[in-house]
Amino acid sequence: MTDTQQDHTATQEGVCGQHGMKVLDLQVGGHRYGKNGKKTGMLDRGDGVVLKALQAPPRGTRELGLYRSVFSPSCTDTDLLALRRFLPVYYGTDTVDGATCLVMKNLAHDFLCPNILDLKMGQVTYDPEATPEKKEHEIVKYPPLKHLGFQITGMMVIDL
Ligand SMILES: Nc1ncnc2c1ncn2[C@@H]1O[C@H](COP(=O)(O)OP(=O)(O)OP(=O)(O)O)[C@@H](O)[C@H]1O
Ligand SMILES: O=P(O)(O)O[C@@H]1[C@H](O)[C@H](O)[C@@H](OP(=O)(O)O)[C@H](OP(=O)(O)O)[C@H]1O
Repeated sequence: MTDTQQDHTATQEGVCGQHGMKVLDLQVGGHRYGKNGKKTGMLDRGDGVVLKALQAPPRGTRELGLYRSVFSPSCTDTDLLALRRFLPVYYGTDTVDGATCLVMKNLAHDFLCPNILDLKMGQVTYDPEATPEKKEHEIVKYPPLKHLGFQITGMMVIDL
């Protein structure tokens, strides 16, 4: 996969022409593709691969930069190499409906009943350059974060 692939289309109903792209249904948190008309969030290619439509800069570009660095064949940074096994395998980028997407392994694909946790690590959940409104929005959402250092944003447990 390269960084310049053909343009696919997807809708919230799950249409994507010949590629069968759908909005990821097993998503427990984060940006939902198509919500409020926005093209950010997770798409399911249906073959064990998901696409994450990037957020606007700087957040999306920063995330893309991290995946590119960690999975670069020429990466020699020991910290990044150590991180590699904790991230979904990154295959490159693709374009869906004009939005740049990370292409990566669907971590739930090999499981019949996956239990999924979405956890934010750290004492703040906003960027240094976030607006005062964004900072306030995030702080009031879960004040104990400042002391706990983590926040559960969503989870799914299947009780068999
Ligand atoms: N590689 C993956 N395989 C399977 N599911 C995934 C994968 N990446 C993300 N998800 C699902 O999508 C959700 C959102 O992912 P993620 O937290 O990366 O998105 P986000 O929109 O950046 O969220 P936030 O803005 O809260 O950080 C996760 O909670 C998980 O359910
Ligand atoms: O769960 P909610 O209440 O919908 O709140 C959203 C959630 O906290 C997302 O994680 C966050 O994205 P980031 O983690 O990328 O900041 C998003 O910020 P945004 O609206 O600024 O994108 C919030 O709106």
